[in-house]
Order: sequence, then C-alpha cells, then structure tokens
Amino acid sequence: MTERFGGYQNEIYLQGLGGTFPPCSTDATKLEESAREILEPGPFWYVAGAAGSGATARANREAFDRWRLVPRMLTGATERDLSTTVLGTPMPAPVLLAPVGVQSIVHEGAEPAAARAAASVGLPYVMSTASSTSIEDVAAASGEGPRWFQLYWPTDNDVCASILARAKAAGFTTLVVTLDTWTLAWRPNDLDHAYLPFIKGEGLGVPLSDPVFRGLLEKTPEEDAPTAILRWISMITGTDSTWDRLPFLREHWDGPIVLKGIQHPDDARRAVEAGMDGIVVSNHGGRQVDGAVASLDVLPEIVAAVGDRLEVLFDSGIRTGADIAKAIALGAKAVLVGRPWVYGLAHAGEDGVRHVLRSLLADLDLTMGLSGHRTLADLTPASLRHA
Ligand SMILES: Cc1cc2nc3c(=O)[nH]c(=O)nc-3n(C[C@H](O)[C@H](O)[C@H](O)COP(=O)(O)O)c2cc1C
Ligand SMILES: CCCCCCCCCCCCCCC(=O)C(=O)O
Repeated sequence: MTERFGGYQNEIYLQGLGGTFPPCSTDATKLEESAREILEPGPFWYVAGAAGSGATARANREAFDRWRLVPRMLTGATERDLSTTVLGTPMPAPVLLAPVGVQSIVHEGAEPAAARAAASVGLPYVMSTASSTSIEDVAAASGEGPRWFQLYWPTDNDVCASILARAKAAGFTTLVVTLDTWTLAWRPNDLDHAYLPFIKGEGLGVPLSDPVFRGLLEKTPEEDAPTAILRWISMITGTDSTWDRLPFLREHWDGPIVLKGIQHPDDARRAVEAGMDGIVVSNHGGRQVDGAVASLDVLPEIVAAVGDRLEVLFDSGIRTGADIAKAIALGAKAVLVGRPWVYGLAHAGEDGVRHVLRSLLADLDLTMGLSGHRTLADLTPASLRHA
C-alpha cells in the first residue's frame, strides 16, 4: 500500500520513544560523515565530491544560511497541507528525488530500491539515464509511484528516440533534460582515487538494454564490453547540444519537458521561448562548474524573469526542511534532493532512503507549522529575512 505524507513526525518520534533506532541519522547534514565510514573511498568521493576545489558545493550550503525564516504566531497552522501538483504530477509535498546515476556503486539494490522507497512515500522518482538498471526494471519497482525520466541526450537521434519511447511506454510522465553535464567536469577526487564508474561499466542499464543502441554494435556488449562502453560514453558526452535541437525532443515526447541546469535568467527566458514546460535551477550540486554561483542565489532573479510562464524547480544543497521552505519562499514550485537519499541508500538500502525522505518531510512539516505557514502558498519572500 502506498503510504502518504502525514503523521511521519509522530511515526518517527514514536519509533524513537519506543527505543527503535533509525537505520541512519535523522539529520541529513550528518549522513555524509557516516557514509564515509561505510563506503570505499572511490564510491564515497564519487558521491560526496564536487567539481574542482568544491567552492560551488560549499556556496550552495552557505546561500541557505544567508536566509532566515521569520516565524509568525497564532496563525492556526496546527493542520498543514504540503501537497502540490507539478506539471500534472500530484505529490504529497514539494519534493522529488533528483536523478542520480550509478547507484550500484553504493548499494547492490541500486535504483529499484530507491524507486520503491520513493513510491512508498508518494514522492516522484526521477530516473537517470546513467542508471545501473533498465528503464523497465525501475518502472516495475516504482509500481503506482509517480515517475519522471532524466535524459542524458545521445547524439544519435535513433537511440535517443528509442530511449524516449521506452520511457513513455514504461509510464514515465515527465522528461527532465540535463544540460549542464555534456561532459564530465574537472573532479579531482575521482581522479585521485582513479575512480570513474562508467569506465568500469557502471551506470549502463539504459543503453545495454536498448535494442537500437545494441544494433549499432558489431559485437554484443557481452562479447566486447569496452567497445560498447566507449561507444555509449562518446554518444552522451563531448558534444554540447544547442537550443535548435529542442524541437526533436518535443517531437518525441508528448508529456511535459523540463530543462535541468539553468543558472541564468536569459536561459530561463529561452526555455520559455522554446516552449518548455519547466526548468530546474541547478548547478548539479556543485559537481560541474567549480566557482559557479550558488543555485539559491540565482533563484529569485530567474523566478522574476519567467513569472508563471513555466514551472521553476530547484536543486543543489537542500539538506533540511527549512532549506525546502526557503527555496519555496523564493519562488520554487518544488525541490529535488540529491546526495542525502543516496547516503540513505548506502546505509540501509530502501529503508535508508525511506527514512531520509520521511525525515525531510517531517522536518518541513514541523518547520512550516511552527513558523506559522499552513500551506505552500503561505511561503513567500515575506517569510524570510537576509541573515
Ligand atoms: C552521485 C551523483 C550522481 C548524479 N547523477 C546525475 C544524473 O545521472 N543525472 C542528473 O541530471 N544529475 C545527476 N546528479 C545531480 C543531481 O541530480 C542533483 O542535481 C544534485 O545532486 C543536487 O545537489 P545535492 O546533492 O546537493 O542535493 C548526480 C548527483 C550525484 C551526487
Ligand atoms: C575518456 C574520457 C572519460 C570521460 C568519462 C565520461 C563519462 C560521462 C558520463 C556522464 C554521465 C554522468 C552521470 C552522473 C552525474 O551526473 C554525476 O556524477 O554528476
């Protein structure tokens, strides 16, 4: 049965009062530290690491600290309604699981475990093109849960069309096109640990199960894995697409399309002009351009630039309920969360992911209630002050 948001605060408190320990910390800001103890250095740094010196990853967190909520009293916020609908997808709270590839490097259950956890809480799971598992297997694990599909855009149009058709047939409703990772950034942690999961054959669940991609190969991936891996890598990296390629996606996807990785108001306006349905204001969790602006710092100007002409989602740096409330107050319709639930997966598989998600939702619910906000619409720039 699908569990819906509501009562998680009580449930988590009751577990604690009853002496039951959670599968991992209830504080997402502590999960990185404990994940370091259980993961090998290569996988740990792949997840926790960022581009270059890590300046942008730190800036993402610092940006949240520069905003403070101003609690209001006697607003009757005893009962809250955190539910929303984003691009036709109803959700119990404005939170999605950000697309994360190569999950098999932290847990053998990988994407199906995370997708099951998301479905059990009712939150949308955004499946990555770089998943370790096939589209169809993730869809089966999602069951009735909402699911979106994230595209790393293959240069080969036939392969791209095949992947989109499979995602559509498997019940993925919304397409998230990631623009900021057309090649992998300078990531010293991965180089120092000689750890590039793709080269080792991780994160290939989508192409290896794709008949059109397989049809391009002279030998099957089982016979000649290195050639298949390099063919796929060269198809999804090394070539930056341009705005005039977007109509191809519209032609092959009849649901909403969201561009992920927008950081400039002019790019947000171009997304409107291109007829896109949404954007994710994101710097990929600081994993791509070291020294780039914090994602939260550009959110207000991007929201002002597009108004309600498309839906603005946000990610990069969300760790607490207060962070979610701040992003919503600054104009995001919903947020995507990345590393915290991946650490939950590393700690305890499906249960770990579920615990991280429930904790975030309970934290958001309490933060809203105690600061006098009954619904998401009550969260506005007036709810915040600069620290
Ligand atoms: C290990 C890892 C793998 C990721 N893989 C993808 C991916 O396949 N596709 C994508 O669009 N973003 C990917 N991202 C970026 C996330 O979707 C998201 O933008 C980022 O994690 C948000 O920042 P946060 O981790 O601070 O929440 C990945 C992030 C991590 C940590
Ligand atoms: C010989 C050159 C090797 C370059 C290896 C490039 C591999 C590219 C794969 C890109 C997908 C990235 C998916 C995960 C992600 O978004 C992230 O880690 O962040």
